[in-house]
Amino acid sequence: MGNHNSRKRQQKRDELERDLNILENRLENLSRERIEEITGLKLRVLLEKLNSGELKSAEVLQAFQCKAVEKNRDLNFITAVIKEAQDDAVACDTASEKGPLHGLPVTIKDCVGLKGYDSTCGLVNWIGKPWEENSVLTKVLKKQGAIPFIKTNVPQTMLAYDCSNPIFGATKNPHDPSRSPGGSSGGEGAAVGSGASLVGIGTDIGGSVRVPAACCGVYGLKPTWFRISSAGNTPFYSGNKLLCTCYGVLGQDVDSLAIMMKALLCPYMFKLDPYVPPIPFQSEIYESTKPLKIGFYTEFEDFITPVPACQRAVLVAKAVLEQKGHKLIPWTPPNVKDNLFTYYGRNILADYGESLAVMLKGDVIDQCMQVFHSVRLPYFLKRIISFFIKPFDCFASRMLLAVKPFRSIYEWFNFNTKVEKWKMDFKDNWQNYEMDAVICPVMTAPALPLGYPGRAHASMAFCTLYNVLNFPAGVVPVTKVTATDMEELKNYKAPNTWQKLVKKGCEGGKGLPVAVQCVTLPFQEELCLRVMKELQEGLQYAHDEMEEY
Ligand SMILES: CCCCCCCC/C=C\CCCCCCCC(=O)NCC(=O)O
Repeated sequence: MGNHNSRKRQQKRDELERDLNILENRLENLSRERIEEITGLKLRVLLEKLNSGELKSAEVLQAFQCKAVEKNRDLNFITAVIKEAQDDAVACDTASEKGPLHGLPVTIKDCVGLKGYDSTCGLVNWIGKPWEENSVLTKVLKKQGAIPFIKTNVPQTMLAYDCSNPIFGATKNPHDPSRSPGGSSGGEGAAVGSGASLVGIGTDIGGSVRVPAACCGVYGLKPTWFRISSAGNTPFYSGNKLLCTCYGVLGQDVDSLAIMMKALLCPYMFKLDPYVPPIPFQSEIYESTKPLKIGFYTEFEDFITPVPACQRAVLVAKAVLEQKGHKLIPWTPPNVKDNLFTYYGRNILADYGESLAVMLKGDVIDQCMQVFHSVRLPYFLKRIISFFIKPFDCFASRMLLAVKPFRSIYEWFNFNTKVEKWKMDFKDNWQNYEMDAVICPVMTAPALPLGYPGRAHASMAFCTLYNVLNFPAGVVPVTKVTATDMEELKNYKAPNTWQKLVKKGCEGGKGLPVAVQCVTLPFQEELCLRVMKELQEGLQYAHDEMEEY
């Protein structure tokens, strides 16, 4: 089995190496200036130029391919070169009909179903099983004129916040290659964050769009479940109907996310997947100017506290939004400490990790899957370990018990009922404050060193909350870690193992991007994007100043 696995891995790596070399040899005649000129355009401007014919799709594609090949050498985010992109671009240049994404090169996460290509999700077991048909999302992207040109890397099984696997290795962060780009859409984060792509498709069941967006200093949107179709893609935990993965977008600005959402939410998608609510993009909400009431918080009190830079980012965002004329109020999300461990941990691994075990059977297990070993321990053993570690690390003791097996479907039904009640109580509390949106941290820390995120799950609790609740949430890069943040980090209290790890991981992090999360009620993606857009606009000056770091 071992030899067979390493042969398959090597073959897959050789195949990618060969495709990258072929691509590189074909791309010789575009000048450096031309590549930078094209790839440096804002997505909206690029689309205008493609639409007017000022730029040809074939040349635009070449520019992004060049940049991707070049950046990939250091960052390792490509899992497949999409060969037909070239023909698609040429076809685009002669097409009589032009879609809203006419000629736009896009990157897609490894799990997106693309005819003729594997979605290995970092599993050796899944090598050599090419998709027989394009997924709904791929079909819609193509129909709207987009040109998927590379597939991007993920952590093994995608149930992790790092981005490494035994087939393609580790993807690195474009701001500091010794750090993780975050996961699981880490390949997308690195591609968009390095300028190799203007926009890409990711997925998120526990932060997988938002964590990489924040780590890589780009924008990201995790919509409400099934606002974008997931049909025909890798059936990622699709058996769990209480916590679902969402297809979302990462991009270099908020406008790019809005353009993508508008293009995807079209009658063609609603026809191919009638289970998607047929709600087109509400431009009037995205463009509205009515002053809003926005809640904010910088931590989960007595539970999870971000490092100073991440708390400061929320306060920077608050000040910017106030300047824009909005009313900001402090708000405490209700009953998080009591419920999040169970309602997320027990929920995401409701099968006690059996799906993971099946996926990983006989496979080489990556270091980012460390948590997998502890979640599958017999529960009585977990209770004993939890009891003994409690005096030293109360948090770890509780976390160990978060994933608990269901003894019957009856018990699982009751659990679902409790989660549904919590969701409605949470929503009631939000509405009692008459809030339109909320801003809060994305994680407890900026990008951590490679290998760390697999041991710091609690760091992502600010994201996972909105997966359980199924609220849309976006990420806006707001600031960078300053010398003062680093000084204040010395006073950051780290009473447990994972916080100690996070504190250590922050060392040497001056200049890393720090983002905030913007959240709205379900199916209010347009309002979420509006808040994100205003934040981005208000921060423009601050971003210019940041160039100094
Ligand atoms: C305070 C809350 C912490 C609860 C911790 C529970 C125990 C953790 C057990 C398992 C880890 C699950 C990791 C989930 C990573 C999800 C990343 C993601 O969104 N992937 C899905 C996707 O790509 O669609």
